[in-house]
Amino acid sequence: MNYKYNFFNRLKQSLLNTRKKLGDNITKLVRNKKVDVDILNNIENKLLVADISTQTTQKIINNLKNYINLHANCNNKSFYDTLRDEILNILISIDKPLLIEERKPFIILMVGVNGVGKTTTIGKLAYYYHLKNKSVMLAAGDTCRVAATDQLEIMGKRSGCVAVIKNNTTSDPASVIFDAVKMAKMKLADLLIIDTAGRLQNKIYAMEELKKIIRVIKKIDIEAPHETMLVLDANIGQNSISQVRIFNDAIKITGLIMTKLDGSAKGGALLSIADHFSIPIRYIGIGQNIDDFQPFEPHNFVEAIFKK
Ligand SMILES: Nc1nc2c(ncn2[C@@H]2O[C@H](COP(=O)(O)OP(=O)(O)OP(=O)(O)O)[C@@H](O)[C@H]2O)c(=O)[nH]1
Repeated sequence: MNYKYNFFNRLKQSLLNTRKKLGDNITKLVRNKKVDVDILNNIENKLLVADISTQTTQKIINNLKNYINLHANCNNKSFYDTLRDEILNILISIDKPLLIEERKPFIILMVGVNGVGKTTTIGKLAYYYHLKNKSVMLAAGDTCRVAATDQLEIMGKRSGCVAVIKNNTTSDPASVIFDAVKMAKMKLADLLIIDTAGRLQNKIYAMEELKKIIRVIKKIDIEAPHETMLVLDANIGQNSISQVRIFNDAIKITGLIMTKLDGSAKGGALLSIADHFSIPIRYIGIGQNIDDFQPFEPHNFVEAIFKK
């Protein structure tokens, strides 16, 4: 079996709706229309309709305008390649894979609002590193939702984790997390992934709680968390920009995961996030199964959406 081929084909299949809304519309337009200033208005509309922010759309259009000015009579193919490269370059700027070997235990604090797929993603992430022979521990830091700990335990079992640290006698997440960090250090785990509650509706309180959690982690390891990872749901499209801003302003996000790209037609929002923030997009979620998860790879992403 050709692993690389399968990997890409799964990605392509998952991005089908984004491809239809963003890639195919633009490809059709650029292949069939004369390259002139007029085509730029059409491209601009297609980008905006595909949930790409005004700022990012404007940046792409301005660069294409410069290209047309410098290359009068350019053909459709070279113009299309330029457009594709513009998009690719935005994504390459945030292409920084996560290296967990740098610390032991490497501590990832997972944050995000309710329902984005945080717990499922923790399971996927744990399984991904389990397959790489890493010992992974989880911390049940979402003490708000009664079922959250149970859900995390199920995920822990499914993903081959060595332990899920919980404490049913306290509702203080910082206390559970403090114990988990101590335990992960003692057991020499390679990776500790910490779940947290996501209640953006109670924004100030939620952010203060996350700040407290970080302070408590730092009592044990001043450099931790080594990654503060925000999970985003592709279905909310451009609204994820405000989620990134709120979390990043409060606790400085160091990595992003976009889930539910399968089925969503709003995968183009990832481009806006890459353009607005220079925060690496580490992984993407492309389904409900534990292995529906891939490191984010700009070349594959663009190739899955835009025909060559
Ligand atoms: N299609 C699809 N569904 C996903 C993906 N990731 C998560 N889900 C689904 O999204 C739903 C919510 O996932 P959870 O992991 O419970 O979300 P959560 O963010 O932990 O929710 P809270 O614990 O309430 O904060 C579940 O039905 C998951 O199966 C994905 O990449 N694709």
